[in-house]
Amino acid sequence: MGRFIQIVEVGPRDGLQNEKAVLTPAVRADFVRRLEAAGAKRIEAASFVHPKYVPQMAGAEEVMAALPPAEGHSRIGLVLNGKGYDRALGTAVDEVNVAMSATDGFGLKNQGLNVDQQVQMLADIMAGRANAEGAPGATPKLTATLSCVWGCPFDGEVSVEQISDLVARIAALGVEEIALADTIGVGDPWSVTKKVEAARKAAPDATLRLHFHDTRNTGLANAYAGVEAGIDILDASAGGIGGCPFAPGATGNIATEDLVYMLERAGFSTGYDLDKLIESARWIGEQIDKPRLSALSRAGGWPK
Ligand SMILES: CC(C)(COP(=O)([O-])OP(=O)([O-])OC[C@H]1O[C@@H](n2cnc3c(N)ncnc32)[C@H](O)[C@@H]1OP(=O)([O-])[O-])[C@@H](O)C(=O)NCCC(=O)NCCSC(=O)C[C@@](C)(O)CC(=O)[O-]
Repeated sequence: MGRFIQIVEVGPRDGLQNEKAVLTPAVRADFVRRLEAAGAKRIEAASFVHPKYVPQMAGAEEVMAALPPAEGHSRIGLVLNGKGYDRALGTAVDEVNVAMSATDGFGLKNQGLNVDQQVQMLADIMAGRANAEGAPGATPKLTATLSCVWGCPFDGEVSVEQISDLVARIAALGVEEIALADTIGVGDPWSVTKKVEAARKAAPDATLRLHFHDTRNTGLANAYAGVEAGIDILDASAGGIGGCPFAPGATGNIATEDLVYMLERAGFSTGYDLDKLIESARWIGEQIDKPRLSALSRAGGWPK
């Protein structure tokens, strides 16, 4: 078996948060179960944000209640502030993912916090976890995702130094896994290599994960560069759906099925069943009235 690349499925969260169609918690939980049947082991299942800002993610607690804990499966809740973190802890989430921004511009638009305020928010969460350590269920795994690593829709270019500095600050708070996100899909494979190397130097003990939006058709090439740079964990979204309502012009994530196809064809292993995954991607496309979104949903897998 080739090198294992873990794919964190973000379709039920990033995928659906920017869609016109607002799906019920029951349908979103069904999507999670279908993806798990296709091989997904880590899934961003819910987002504990304010339903006034993102109605597509309303009822995060109901999504989680419809997903009883399952051995070998990790359901992730996205949080953007302390209140979201507390809400997530009230459910059966296996992990929380704290969203942060590399820039003040996006941070303020997305969560009402500039970079320093976000670091303080994360520090408060980490301090609360340290106090709760040992209490059952009080400290699910915590990761952080840093948005706008390759550019910001409000502040423009983001330098390698900005990323090194922030990654070091996040890691110093004790976060063990940090995702670097290309929120608006402006990265290129060479800058992926540079920023991954810089982040690794800044936080040598942290695990790095990558999250690419495919707005300018560089998503899979960026994923390739990440894997070549030694990254073993990538986010992706079934059907390539996704985008952030607070990042103008951002489109979907790289499609999980396109990524699985590319990796498995090259000899890596991902743990997914490609046919079932394509089926799930086509299914979610029908739910949001956008059938056959990704290249693989249109072409099918390996010709039979
Ligand atoms: C972050 C907040 C909630 C701050 O929202 P806020 O309005 O600044 O919060 P506040 O602290 O001023 O509180 C105002 C009211 O909201 C309530 N409140 C406060 N927090 C919560 C909460 N968590 N859930 C439910 N209610 C909440 C709070 O209790 C209060 O209620 P009141 O006292 O007036 O009745 C808001 O700005 C928000 O919901 N933003 C949504 C942003 C979002 O979902 N963005 C997309 C996800 S991030 C992303 O897509 C990027 C990523 C991760 O994919 C990676 C990438 O590609 O870059």
